[in-house]
Amino acid sequence: MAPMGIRLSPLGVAVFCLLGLGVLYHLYSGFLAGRFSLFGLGGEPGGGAAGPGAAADGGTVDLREMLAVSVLAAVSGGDEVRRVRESNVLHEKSKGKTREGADDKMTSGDVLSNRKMFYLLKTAFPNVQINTEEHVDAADQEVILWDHKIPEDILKEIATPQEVPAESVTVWIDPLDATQEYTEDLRKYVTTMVCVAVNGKPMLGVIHKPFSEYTAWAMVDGGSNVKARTSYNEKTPRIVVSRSHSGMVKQVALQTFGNQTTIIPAGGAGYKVLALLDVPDKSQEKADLYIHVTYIKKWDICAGNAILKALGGHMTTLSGDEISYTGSDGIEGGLLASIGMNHQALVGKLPDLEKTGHK
Ligand SMILES: Nc1ncnc2c1ncn2[C@@H]1O[C@H](COP(=O)(O)O)[C@@H](OP(=O)(O)O)[C@H]1O
Ligand SMILES: [Mg+2]
Repeated sequence: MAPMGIRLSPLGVAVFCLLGLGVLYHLYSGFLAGRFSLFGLGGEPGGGAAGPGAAADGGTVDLREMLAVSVLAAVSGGDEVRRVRESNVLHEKSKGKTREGADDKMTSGDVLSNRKMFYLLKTAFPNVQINTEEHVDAADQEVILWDHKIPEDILKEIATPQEVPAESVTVWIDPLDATQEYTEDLRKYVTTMVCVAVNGKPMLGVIHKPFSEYTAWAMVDGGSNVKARTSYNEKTPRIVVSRSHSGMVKQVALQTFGNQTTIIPAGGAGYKVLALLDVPDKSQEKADLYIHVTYIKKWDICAGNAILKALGGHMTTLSGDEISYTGSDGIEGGLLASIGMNHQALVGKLPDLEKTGHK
């Protein structure tokens, strides 16, 4: 018997409890669905090494299909980059400072390209880890479907599917390389890039130039649509270096290769890798080596590393160490990129930056 003479019927209590549970379920199911859909799109949205990674039971992915989608993503991102530049409304901002005190810039071109590239890849390959340079706004999701067509030039070079476990894959997206130069309207330096690493090793890379609509791609042990030049000057190389994050690179280059060496300052890590290759684009300068001495991020260099490796070249730290494209998003040891040369001999010539204070 309840107080004040009110009798509680067991049936009434059961109905009341069921109703309460129903209300709770309704409230929480929406919340949980939201959380799970976010996980499906690569976990925590946002720049940097985003998300909890691929599910352990994510099955396999075909690298040839990943290459097709990567090319599509780089071209679609590039369309955004071009559209924003041509509108002249860049909404330029600083994300902060680099370690050396330069502005780390971002524009609408970076953000819109990032969104296109991320969602194209994430929708096609929901189980792989994707790291993008810019923040992805989860409230502004976009489902961009891939039509499952592999372009003829890829099919011609890579005859069979190349399956790997989804959990072994890390994708790196640079939605706009050479943002500094983009803001200065130096269009030739600008690229969009996608890289796919397997167990940390760069396997396929795409570098796209949106303003000349040129795209280079390559897959290690697969094929490519670009090749090395026939010869390189190893003795007095033309060296392409950063124009806006140079550090002491000129001193290092001249000290190593002598005063006869030509230094070519240029924007963008993608542009500088293309400078080492046989690229038909008229706006592209040519160089024999690419050296960088300051800190740099993996989305800036992974695609170039994969392409050079696929063509028999090398990209390592200045001490000759291979770069692993998992985990942290930056590398400390500088960069040396070469093709058609004895890379280890070049490493041997370079000074130890820690000792000489050239870092
Ligand atoms: N010291 C540094 N710290 C952070 N990012 C750097 C850097 N040096 C180069 N980068 C980034 O690497 C890319 C190529 O640099 P550079 O043109 O100077 O050679 C640029 O990428 P984004 O334009 O994608 O930001 C640039 O911001
Ligand atoms: Mg960028």
